[in-house]
Amino acid sequence: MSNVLTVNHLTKTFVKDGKQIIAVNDVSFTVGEQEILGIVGESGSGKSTVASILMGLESMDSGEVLLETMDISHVKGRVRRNTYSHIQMVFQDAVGSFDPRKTIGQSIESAISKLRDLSKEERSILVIETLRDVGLPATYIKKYPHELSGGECQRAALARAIAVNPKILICDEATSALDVLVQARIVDILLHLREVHEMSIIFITHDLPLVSSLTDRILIMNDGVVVESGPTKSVMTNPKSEYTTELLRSVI
Ligand SMILES: Nc1ncnc2c1ncn2[C@@H]1O[C@H](COP(=O)(O)OP(=O)(O)OP(=O)(O)O)[C@@H](O)[C@H]1O
Repeated sequence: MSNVLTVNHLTKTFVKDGKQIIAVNDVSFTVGEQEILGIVGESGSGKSTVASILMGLESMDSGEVLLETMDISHVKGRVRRNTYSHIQMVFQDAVGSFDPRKTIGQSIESAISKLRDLSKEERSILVIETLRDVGLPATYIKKYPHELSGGECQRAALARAIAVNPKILICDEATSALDVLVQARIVDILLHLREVHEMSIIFITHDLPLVSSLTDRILIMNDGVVVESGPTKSVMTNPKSEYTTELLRSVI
């Protein structure tokens, strides 16, 4: 399996109230084709900072990010924006990620028109297809974000992300605000999307039981450092680090 993403020795420091915080400390990992990687850790462990760097929303102090073989560590401007057709992200606050003045259909269409060279008709068809892929009926193109439930809105955000046909989808606490049944539905949708769109997924969460049902491999982070990584089953059943053992004990 070749790697879609390679992250080498990523480090990021912030200064907060005059104090230095090493949010991400020498983090390395890879994501293979159609692989689902879970990044797990408590609040403040550096998960979202890793995601922000991958999306180009934060700069890194040092390290390297390769998208397949392309080094995107320091690209900016138009070249960086072009990478959005390869890496997409969905956040916890799905409603807030939509423009409230646009319908769901308009928002998805606008994401497609920025990143794919398709005719208006092709875009319209794609909007309906992607909504169907996430289990929403075509009638939702006319709805506004506030008219959707939290779970439906997260599905619409997934539709918008996959409509640009990314190689990698980053889900940052994307299911954290949803109840358990809706979370399970989103997990099913992600597994379906991985197959249909041949995507790799980075699933960021503090919810250890949830990753076990979804991911192939996990990375456990604590205080900016990767304390353990490996196939999900072996990390869950035979953790090597004391921190992972504690984390597992806390959810039993
Ligand atoms: N823009 C920023 N300025 C200053 N400090 C920051 C900034 N962003 C993150 N941090 C700090 O970096 C550390 C890692 O934060 P990060 O948000 O990456 O953790 P996280 O694991 O994603 O947490 P959560 O699950 O709560 O989102 C924290 O101590 C946080 O306060």
